[in-house]
Amino acid sequence: MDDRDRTELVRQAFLAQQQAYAPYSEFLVGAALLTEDGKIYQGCNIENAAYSPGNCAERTAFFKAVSEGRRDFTAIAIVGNKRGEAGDYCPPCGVCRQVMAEFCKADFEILLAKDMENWKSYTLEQLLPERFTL
Ligand SMILES: O=c1ccn([C@H]2C[C@H](O)[C@@H](CO)O2)c(=O)[nH]1
Ligand SMILES: [Zn+2]
Repeated sequence: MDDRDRTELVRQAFLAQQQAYAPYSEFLVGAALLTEDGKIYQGCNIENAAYSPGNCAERTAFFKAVSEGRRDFTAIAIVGNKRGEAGDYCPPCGVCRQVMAEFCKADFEILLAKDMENWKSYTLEQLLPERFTL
């Protein structure tokens, strides 16, 4: 993946963030998940008055894609910030890392962006070494 692809994936994550439903935490997250053939699945966090039914942006994107038959993922871009505040890097939570481990190889790319110009890139191996699998 080149930097033009990364720019587009980050842009899609910011678009996804606009749909975030987070009235309780006010923390707005967007994700954009890329498949091998270039299709992008967006996801946002979706909270709930009962709290525990809430879902992260990353898993929203994964579950949308998997439920439509996709399992061939190459990269995900993630953005997040408190409503009204500047963005900072938003690393995926442990549960989302485990979901990535279910469907992705060690070199799956995880892009964390705080704005359109500043991002950091990790592999799944870096963010979840010694992964549990069956
Ligand atoms: O990587 C993360 C971390 C948190 N959240 C969501 C869950 C909750 O709605 C809010 C605050 O934790 O942010 C995500 O979507 N992804
Ligand atoms: Zn998560």
